[in-house]
Amino acid sequence: MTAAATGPSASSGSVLIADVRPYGDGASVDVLVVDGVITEIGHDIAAPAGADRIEGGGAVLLPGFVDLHTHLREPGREDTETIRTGSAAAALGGYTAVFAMANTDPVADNSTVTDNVWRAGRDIGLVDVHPVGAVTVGLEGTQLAEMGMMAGGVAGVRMFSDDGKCVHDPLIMRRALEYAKGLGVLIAQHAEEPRLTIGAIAHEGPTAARLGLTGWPRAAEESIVVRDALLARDAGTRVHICHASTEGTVELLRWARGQGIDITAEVTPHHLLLDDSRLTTYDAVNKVNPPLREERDKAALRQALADGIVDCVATDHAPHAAQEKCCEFAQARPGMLGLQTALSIVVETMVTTGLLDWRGVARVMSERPAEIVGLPDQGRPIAVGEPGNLAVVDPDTSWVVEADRLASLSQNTPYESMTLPATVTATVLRGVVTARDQEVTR
Ligand SMILES: NC(=O)N[C@@H](CC(=O)O)C(=O)O
Ligand SMILES: [Zn+2]
Ligand SMILES: [Zn+2]
Repeated sequence: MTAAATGPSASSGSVLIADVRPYGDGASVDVLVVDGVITEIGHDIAAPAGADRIEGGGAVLLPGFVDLHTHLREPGREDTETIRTGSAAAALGGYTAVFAMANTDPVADNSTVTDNVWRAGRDIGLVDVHPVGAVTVGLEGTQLAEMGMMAGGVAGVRMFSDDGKCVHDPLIMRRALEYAKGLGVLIAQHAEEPRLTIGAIAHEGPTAARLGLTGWPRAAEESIVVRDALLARDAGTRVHICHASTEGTVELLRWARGQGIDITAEVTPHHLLLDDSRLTTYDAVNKVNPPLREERDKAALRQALADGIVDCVATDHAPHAAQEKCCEFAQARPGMLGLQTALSIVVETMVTTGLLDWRGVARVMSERPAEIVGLPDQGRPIAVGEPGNLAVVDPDTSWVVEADRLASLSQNTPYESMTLPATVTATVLRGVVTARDQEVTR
């Protein structure tokens, strides 16, 4: 196995996680991780000398979460997030692996950038940071980036995306899919037909019309989803859809799957919880791409996630500086924080509503994302012999979101002052405790 296949961080540790319920099922057990691997699950396990210890208190034990869509802003915008602060937010949110998007400055369109991001993540050691490579040079949509060089580098890049922008030229997208097939890597598409979103800042519908905001139609997303499904079909390869946001996208995914097309999709926590009724304040904290949609889109996305038509949850954690958010709605940057609130939003929208049980949460937050991108050591069963990448979740607590207490350098959370259910009380990466009681350990 390559270094990347076993995760960026070389270090592994030993920890006894006492009194937890794997997947929330049955009675409490103890789980022992030795040198990064689960060696024993049972009752009254004695911790070996030197092992760390976590008191679970009957909490739910899940495989560590995997985020296919994070913006860490380094290199280039270290005033808004760094690999260190973003890694801390990830660990505190229960994540053991994150995929850092390529829309940095400079763009991650070459192996110098992707390898540097990977090394920085490994040295920090709070979460496996997997850089996403750009599909096209400079995210400009005209010339394919050196995907092979990035895949072959120390980072072993396995996912490529121009996220922030759509690979809108169908011929470029077709070639990207063909190259990706040869390399065995994944293309993730930010589905937005740019001719349909010129000047668009809010979901096209009655709310935007009333507020005087230029609308972003559902068709801008859906036309690219269906086009790329057809391109993936013809290339005989897979395409992944970033931040699915409409009822129509759900229908198209269902149709494509029915045709045997290899297409996967993610949904963000904010598209599961929020809708465009939030825009009446004109507070740009609610501005995001794709925009917050309507009640029926939210309902369709929740059902699709429960049914597996939408595969997984991805945060699209998108930090922005105060001056980029506290300004006129049209001028503000799109995007919102997500890493530290994701689990709670999934509990609020999917678990308390009865749409998912804890096994389902493990599936959409950990197992499916790891499978989609082909990470061998994440999203694994909680069983002896498996890697000790784990999240401990207290389902019976609630907490109030306060932006200035989040680990991110930026504060653009739409959930400020909201009371959310469930807390991540500890996160374990290859047996090393990375977060405990809302603090990172390194
Ligand atoms: N989601 C957003 O609104 N913004 C993202 C880019 C993106 O995910 O499209 C960002 O980089 O800020
Ligand atoms: Zn995007
Ligand atoms: Zn994004």
